[in-house]
Amino acid sequence: MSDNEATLPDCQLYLISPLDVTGSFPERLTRALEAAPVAAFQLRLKDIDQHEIARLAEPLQRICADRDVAFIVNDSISLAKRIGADGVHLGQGDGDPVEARKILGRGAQIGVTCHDSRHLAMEAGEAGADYVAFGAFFPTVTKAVEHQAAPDLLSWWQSLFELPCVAIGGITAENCAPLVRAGADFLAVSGAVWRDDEAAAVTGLHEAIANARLA
Ligand SMILES: Cc1ncc(COP(=O)(O)OP(=O)(O)O)c(N)n1
Ligand SMILES: Cc1ncsc1CCOP(=O)(O)O
Ligand SMILES: [Mg+2]
Repeated sequence: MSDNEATLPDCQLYLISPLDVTGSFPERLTRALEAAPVAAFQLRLKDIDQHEIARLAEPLQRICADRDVAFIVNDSISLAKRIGADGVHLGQGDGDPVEARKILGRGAQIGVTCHDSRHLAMEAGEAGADYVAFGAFFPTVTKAVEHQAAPDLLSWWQSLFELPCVAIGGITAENCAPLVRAGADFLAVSGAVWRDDEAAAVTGLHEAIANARLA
């Protein structure tokens, strides 16, 4: 193990779904999860009613459970509760982490979007979040973003707090090294995985993380 590797936290992959998970998506998810270790998968659908999301979630949740991958629902505490998800990801307008804890229980993974804000992250930590998410680190077409984060935010967080931090926004195998070296516990990735061959992308990200930790 190199000196860098010894001081850096483990850095794991957190996949975010595309907005369309119909058709062959379950097979694509299976390929992605079998290509290299993935810690978590977030179902991120927009403008679809809850019954339909619950229906779409079912096969994906099973694929994740069979592979010990945490299944996280985006935006909705009630949907996470309804389908028995492993957790929920809450943006600043999506609900209160304290309320989420009451409803989902102690074992649930609750994540909170903190943009580029140290204040929001400390507030999320105090509210009992299981991870804080910073971003966007790079340009992205997946979401219209108003906040840009820099790697020193991750190193600052890592130097002060035990709570895991997630980096998100335009992350690829080519650009992830500074985030890994700054101490991201998780890299949350969508476009770079689903825009082409998902298995090759997951393998590439996994290798890039390992190489960054060695450098
Ligand atoms: C891991 C992770 N981090 C940030 C986000 C963004 O959440 P939010 O700000 O609520 O935006 P939407 O994803 O809901 O458009 C996320 N989903 N996951
Ligand atoms: C949901 C979200 N929140 C901040 S950036 C982002 C998009 C992440 O997707 P990608 O990896 O395609 O940039
Ligand atoms: Mg949201």
